[in-house]
Amino acid sequence: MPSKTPIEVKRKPTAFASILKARKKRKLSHTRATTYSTPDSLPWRTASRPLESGFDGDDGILGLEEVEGVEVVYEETADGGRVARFNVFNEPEDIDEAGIEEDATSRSDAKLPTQEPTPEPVCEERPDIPEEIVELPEWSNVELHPSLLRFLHARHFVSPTPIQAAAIPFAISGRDVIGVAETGSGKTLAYGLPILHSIITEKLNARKLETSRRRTLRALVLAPTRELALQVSSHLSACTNPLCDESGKADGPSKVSKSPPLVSIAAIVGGMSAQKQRRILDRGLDILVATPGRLWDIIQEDESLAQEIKAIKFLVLDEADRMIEHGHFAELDNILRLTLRETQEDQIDAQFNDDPEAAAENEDNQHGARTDGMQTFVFSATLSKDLQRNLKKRQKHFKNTSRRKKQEPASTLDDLLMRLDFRDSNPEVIDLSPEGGVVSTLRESKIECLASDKDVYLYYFLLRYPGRSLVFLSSIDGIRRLMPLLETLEIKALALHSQMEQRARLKNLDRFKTTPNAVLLATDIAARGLDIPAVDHVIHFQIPRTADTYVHRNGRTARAKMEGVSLLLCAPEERKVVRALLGSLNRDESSIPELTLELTILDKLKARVQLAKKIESAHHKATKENHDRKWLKETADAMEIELDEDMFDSDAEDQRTQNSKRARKVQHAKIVGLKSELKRMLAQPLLATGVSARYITSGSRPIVDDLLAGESNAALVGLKNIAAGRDIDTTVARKASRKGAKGDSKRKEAEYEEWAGVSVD
Ligand SMILES: Nc1ncnc2c1ncn2[C@@H]1O[C@H](COP(=O)(O)OP(=O)(O)OP(=O)(O)O)[C@@H](O)[C@H]1O
Repeated sequence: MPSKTPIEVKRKPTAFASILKARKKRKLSHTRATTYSTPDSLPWRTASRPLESGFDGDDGILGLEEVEGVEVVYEETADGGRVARFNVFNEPEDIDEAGIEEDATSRSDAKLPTQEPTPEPVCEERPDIPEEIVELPEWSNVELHPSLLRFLHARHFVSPTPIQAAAIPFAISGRDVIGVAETGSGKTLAYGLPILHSIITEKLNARKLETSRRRTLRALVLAPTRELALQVSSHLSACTNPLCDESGKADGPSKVSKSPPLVSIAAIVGGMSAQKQRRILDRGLDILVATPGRLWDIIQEDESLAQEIKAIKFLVLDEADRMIEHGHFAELDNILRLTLRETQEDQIDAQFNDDPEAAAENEDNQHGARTDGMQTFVFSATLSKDLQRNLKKRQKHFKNTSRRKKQEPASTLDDLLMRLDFRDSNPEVIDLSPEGGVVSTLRESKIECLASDKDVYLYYFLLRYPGRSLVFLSSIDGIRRLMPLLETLEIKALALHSQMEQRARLKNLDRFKTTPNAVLLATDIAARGLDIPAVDHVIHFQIPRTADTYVHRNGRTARAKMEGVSLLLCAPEERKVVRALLGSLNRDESSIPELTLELTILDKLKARVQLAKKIESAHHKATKENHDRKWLKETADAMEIELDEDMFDSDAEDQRTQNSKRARKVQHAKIVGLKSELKRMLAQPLLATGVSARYITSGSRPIVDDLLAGESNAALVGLKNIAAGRDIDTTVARKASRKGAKGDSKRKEAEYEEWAGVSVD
């Protein structure tokens, strides 16, 4: 258990000070307090916080909690030690009587261990529920609660995106929806708005009847990665507080409502305190966004959560196709089993089991009708057509609950989704995915190069096209190699991969979002769903393993109709895979045009990269030797192993130490020399062909005009600062059919022989 004391708690100091003042005034005695022996048993409750995602400014904290009116008393123990006891003054009416203005956050819906939970606030008390109806004519076909319309208005979402326009009416009318639409097309709100609409409407209508004081879980959203789950949670939270932007920041001072949210949403993900997450769950939520692994861990120890999930009204699988990768399959399967229910439809099905024709007829009659309360939404940018067709015509045997429950665990995505307990006999399948998986505002490009040259081309691209660049690698080792290399070349890059601590992951993501021209080196944990504003470039440094990953990686740029560029660095040995993955998108290699390169500059960059690599390998060697030496010593000490005789011979030991010191000095001097050489090199301007180093007005490429107009590239003299998209010659790209691919691949085979590469041995 963490050694948490009230002093460490992030809370409003004024509230505590007020309570102390009130306590003094009323002379409350300690006998009116409840005593707790551990900090964890204190009545923690959610604090009004600027942020729920942990992306921004809160160091990755999932949610802030506070505790009020706590006095720490130290008691002497028999053995002369001290233990802390916590006295909690739990008589809010006393404080009210004392004339202290009640902090709205203190009227939390927290389930206090010693108190009956307090009722949820009614809407009249809430300043963030709009009274005026905003005008959003483009949304008029979609029935949404005014508070949600106000959010859309505040965010300037003047019209629904196509998937929202298509999916929301079905979802609001109670249908199950399978939504497939391009990356960055607003799928989160396509399922989020109907859920929020339903919860808000239900709460406001039923508030007088509401007797239960603890929130009941209404919706469960499952997402494949922690970052995505946190993002979805903060995106949905922002909808219920239109005065906040998505990062949770207020749009002006003191505009954030201090009252508890009408809809309480939280993310439960791995890598963060499970204890804290359990506390959040204990208090009760309306919407739970979770990754399957952590959620299943908690469910196993928490039967009441399992029961709550059995009774949810909405189940969402966001990026379902990714969730089965990375070993989450079993957990997902287990969680989904909790949502299987004996429905009226099942009962009717069971009656028709012996008569398939009658069963089919019954199904037709039930078109679109739900027979119990849960709606299921499955959304992704990539769900195969086959799967969509199968989902629509699920086989009969999947629909019988008793048999489903006995089934072996699912083994494929199709299998898993086929088991989903759509209550709707005919879920609405909406497929708006673009042909070939390419978003209209995305410009794809490629560079065919030797694997050993990829560093140089990446370096070239980053210098040539400043902007926010997300570089995808398939391996963490690749990131670990590339990070210091880029740093040596004075390009500051950030990393994101699964072996990093969650806090560091969120921090880097946040820095990437807020720093102009930032470079993020990421594995495919960043490929899905992440909505990072204004990513200009996606670079596939290592090729994606599947077509879906290619589509989702590309989807981190060109979102919400913004422009974006993707670059595929393809080595000869990777072409087969690229061909196959494009083939599965019904495209061929020639559909991705080549990026036009400034070859003269490339040669100069090659020299820099080589030198940086030398420095890195010298560094690596020195660090490794150091590490090995330390390790040997520490291990021997720890294991109480007696090392070789001459290890104890002090003369020999001295000699060895002298030698290795000398070797280290030599190595260090070498590194210093190489570094200063690189520094000189980096200081030299990189001139494009035709640029005169002496006279900016002469040469075959005078650069004065560009300089005056502020249009020249800062790193590459003589080149304009243009968007990468302008160097992609789309006229040579053909969206060729598979037929055309054959002739084209022959041509490419011939070209293959000519690839000289740029590497220098
Ligand atoms: N109606 C709208 N008008 C304008 N922007 C919108 C609208 N709805 C959502 N957005 C914005 O579009 C961006 C992309 O939305 P979202 O992350 O939901 O996309 P997605 O389809 O889920 O993408 P992916 O497939 O990559 O997960 C977000 O920044 C979101 O705020």
